[in-house]
Amino acid sequence: MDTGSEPMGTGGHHGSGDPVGPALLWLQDTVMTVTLQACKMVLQGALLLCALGLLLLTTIFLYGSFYYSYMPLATYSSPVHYYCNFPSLLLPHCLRLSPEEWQEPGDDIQPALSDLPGSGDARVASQSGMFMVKISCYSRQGQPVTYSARSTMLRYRSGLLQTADQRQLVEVELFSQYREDSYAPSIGAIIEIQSQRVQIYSAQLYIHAHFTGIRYFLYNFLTLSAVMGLASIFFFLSVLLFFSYLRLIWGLAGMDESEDTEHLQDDQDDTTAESDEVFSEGEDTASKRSTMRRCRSWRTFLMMIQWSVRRQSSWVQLAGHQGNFQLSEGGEVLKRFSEVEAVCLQALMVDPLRPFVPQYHGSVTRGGNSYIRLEDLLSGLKNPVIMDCKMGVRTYQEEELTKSHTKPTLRTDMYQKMVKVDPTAPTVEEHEQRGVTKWRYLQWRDNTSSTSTLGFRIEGIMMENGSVKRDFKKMLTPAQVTEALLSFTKSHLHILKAYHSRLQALDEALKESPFFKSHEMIGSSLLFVHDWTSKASIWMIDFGKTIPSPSSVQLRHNVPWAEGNREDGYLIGLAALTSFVDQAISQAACIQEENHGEETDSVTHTLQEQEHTQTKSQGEVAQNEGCLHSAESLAKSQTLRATRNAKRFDGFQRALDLKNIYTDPDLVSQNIRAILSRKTFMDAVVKIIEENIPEVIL
Ligand SMILES: O=P(O)(O)O[C@H]1[C@H](O)[C@@H](OP(=O)(O)O)[C@H](OP(=O)(O)O)[C@@H](OP(=O)(O)O)[C@H]1O
Ligand SMILES: Nc1ncnc2c1ncn2[C@@H]1O[C@H](COP(=O)(O)OP(=O)(O)O)[C@@H](O)[C@H]1O
Repeated sequence: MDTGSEPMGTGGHHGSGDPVGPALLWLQDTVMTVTLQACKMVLQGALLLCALGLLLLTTIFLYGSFYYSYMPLATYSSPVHYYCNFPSLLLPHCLRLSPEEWQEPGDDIQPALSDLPGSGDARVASQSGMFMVKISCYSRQGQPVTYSARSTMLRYRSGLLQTADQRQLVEVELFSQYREDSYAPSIGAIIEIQSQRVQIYSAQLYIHAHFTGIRYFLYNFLTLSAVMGLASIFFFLSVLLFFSYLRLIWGLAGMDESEDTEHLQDDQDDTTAESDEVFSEGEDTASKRSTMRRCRSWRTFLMMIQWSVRRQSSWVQLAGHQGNFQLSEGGEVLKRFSEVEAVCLQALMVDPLRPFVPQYHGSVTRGGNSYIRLEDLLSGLKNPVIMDCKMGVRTYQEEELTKSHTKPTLRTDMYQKMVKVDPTAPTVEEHEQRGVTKWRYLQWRDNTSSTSTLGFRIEGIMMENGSVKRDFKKMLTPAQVTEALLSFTKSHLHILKAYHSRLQALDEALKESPFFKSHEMIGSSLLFVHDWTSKASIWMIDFGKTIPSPSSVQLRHNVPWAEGNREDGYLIGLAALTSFVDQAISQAACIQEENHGEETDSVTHTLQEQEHTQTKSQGEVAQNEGCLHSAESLAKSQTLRATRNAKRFDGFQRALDLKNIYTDPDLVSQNIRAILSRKTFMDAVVKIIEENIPEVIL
C-alpha cells in the first residue's frame, strides 16, 4: 500500500538553512534515544539475570530434593547387641532395624557382619577353627522371612607375639544378594555365632545397597547425572515460564481449538490452494483437516512469538472503546465489527482517500465475535509516537439529538465521567437524576474541549517511551494546541513539516473524494504516527459514526453545524490543525534559531556572526527576521503579562522580581513560558520595563 507518508529529515536543512542546528538536534535525539535504549537494555538485562538466577536456584532446589528423597543411603551400619546362650557359648545377637532403613524397595542389598572377636591369645585362635555365622530375618509379625548361614575362621597368630595386639576383625558376607519381598518386609534379624570358643568384643552390621536402573546411574555417575538432571529441569521450567509469559501478554485463552477451526474456515480461500498443493488426491477430508490444523498450530505458535515481539515494541490503543481491538498476524489489527464502519472502509478502498486509510481486509470471526481486519498502522515502527485527533465540530449524530428529545435515556456512566472532569457541569436536575443523555454528554465534551471552536480535539498522545497522556479534555485554546504539537514532535522541524505536507495532501484528496462529499463524518479521527528513524504519517481512522448524508443535502464540511444541515465541520478542523502545525513549525524554527544563536554567541565573536549573516541568502535573512519578529512579539506579549503581574513589582524598592518566572504558577496556567535565558526574551523584558515601568531602574 502506498503510505503516502513524508520522509523525515530532509537532508538536515531546516528553517535556518544551517545544518548545525538540525545536526545538533539529531545528535541530541540520537544520544537521548541511545541512552534510553541503554537504560532499557540494562533494566531488561538485570531482570533477565534475576529471572535466570531464580530459575537456577529453583532448579538446584528441585534436583536436590529429588536426589535426597529418591536416593537411599548406599551403606548403612548398625551396632549389634548380643548375648551369650550359656553353656553352649552360642552367641545369638539381636538387632532391630526399621524396614525403610533396612532397604529401599526394588534394590538388592548385601548385609555383612563385621565381628571383632576378642581372642586374647593365639591359643584361642588356633583352637576355635572354623565357625558358622547365621542370620535369620524376621517380619513385623515375628515370622521368619529368610535366613542365611556362612562359615568363617580366625587367622592364626603366633604365640611369640606376646605383646602385640591380638584382636582380629572378621568380615562375613551374610547375603551376597538380598531382595526384599515388599509384602513381608524384614524389620530385624537375629545373628548367631555358632562357636563355643570365639570371644566377641563387639559387632557391627553393614548393609550395602546394590543400585539398579536410575539409582545405579545417579550413584555411579554423580556429576554427569547431576548436569543432565539440572539441565532438563532448567529447560522444563524455562519452557513453562515462556508459555506463561506468552499467555500473560496476549491472553492465549482466546486462541483455543475452536478459534483455530474458525481461523481455518476464515482463511479457507487462502488455504485452498495451499491444501491442493500439499495433499494428494486420495486423502480424505478429515485427515486433510487434521493435518492442516497441525500445520496451523505451528504457524500460530510462530506467529505468537512474532506478535509478542511486535506487541511489546509498539502497539497501543490510544483512544476509543477499550477491549475493541485484538492484534492479528501479518501486521493487522482486528477491530470489533461494525456494519457502518465496514461499509465505509469498503467504499474507501476504491476512493481517492485510500492512501490515507488503513488497508481493509474484510472481516473475521474470533471466539464468537466478528471483527474487521485493518492494517496495523504501527507495524514496523520502532518506539512510535502517536496522537489521536478527533475531527469535526461535533461528535454526536443528529439522531442522538433527536433521540434525546423523543425518548431520552439517562446514562449514569456518562454522568459520572462528567462529574469527574467538572463536578459543576451537570445541572441540578441531572445531579438529582444522577444521569445525563448521551447527546448531552457528547455535546458537553465538545464544548469543553476544542471540538466546537476549533473543529478538532486531541484525544491522546503516546510518546516514544510508551507514556500515554489522555488528559486533554479541557484543552481549548490555540496556544495549548500548539504547545501540545510542539511537545508531541519535540519541536522537530522535519517531523512537523512532514505532518504539514501530509495534511495538505489529505486536504487535496478530500476535495477529490466522492466518499467525503457524500458522507457525514462524525467522531472520525486522524492518527498522527512517527518514529525517530522512519516516517511521519497521518491516517484517517474510526468510521463507526460515518454515515451517508441524505441525498437532499449537499455537504460542504467547512461551515458551522446547525440542526438539520448535517454539517460535520471536518474541513474546519483540518484547516485549523494545518494552521497550528504551521505555527508550531514557526515556533520550532525560532527555537532552533535561538538555540543556534546562543551557541554561536558563546563560541564566536559578533563580527564573525555578522559576516555569517551577510553570507546568508536574501530569503533566509527575511525568514530569520520574520522569526525574530514573531518570537519577539510573542516574548513581548508574554513577558508583558508576566511583568505586569503586580506581585512581582516591589514599588518600595523600585525593583522587579523575575525569580522563578519560568515556573510561576500563574503564568504556567496561562501557558506562558518565560525563558529568560533566551536573548529575545531578555531583550523584550528590558524593552517592556523601559516602556512600561520606567521607575524600575535595572
Ligand atoms: O471519549 P469519552 O468521553 O469517553 O466518550 C465516548 C466517546 O464519545 C465515544 O465516541 P468515539 O467512539 O468516537 O470515541 C462514544 O462512543 P460511540 O461511538 O458509541 O458514540 C462513547 O459512547 P458510548 O459508547 O455510548 O459509551 C462515549 O462514552
Ligand atoms: N489501524 C490501526 N492501526 C493501529 N492502531 C489503530 C488502528 N486503528 C485504531 N488504532 C488505535 O486504536 C485507537 C482507537 O481507535 P478507534 O477506531 O477510534 O476506536 P473506537 O471506534 O473504539 O473509538 C486509536 O486511537 C489508535 O490508537
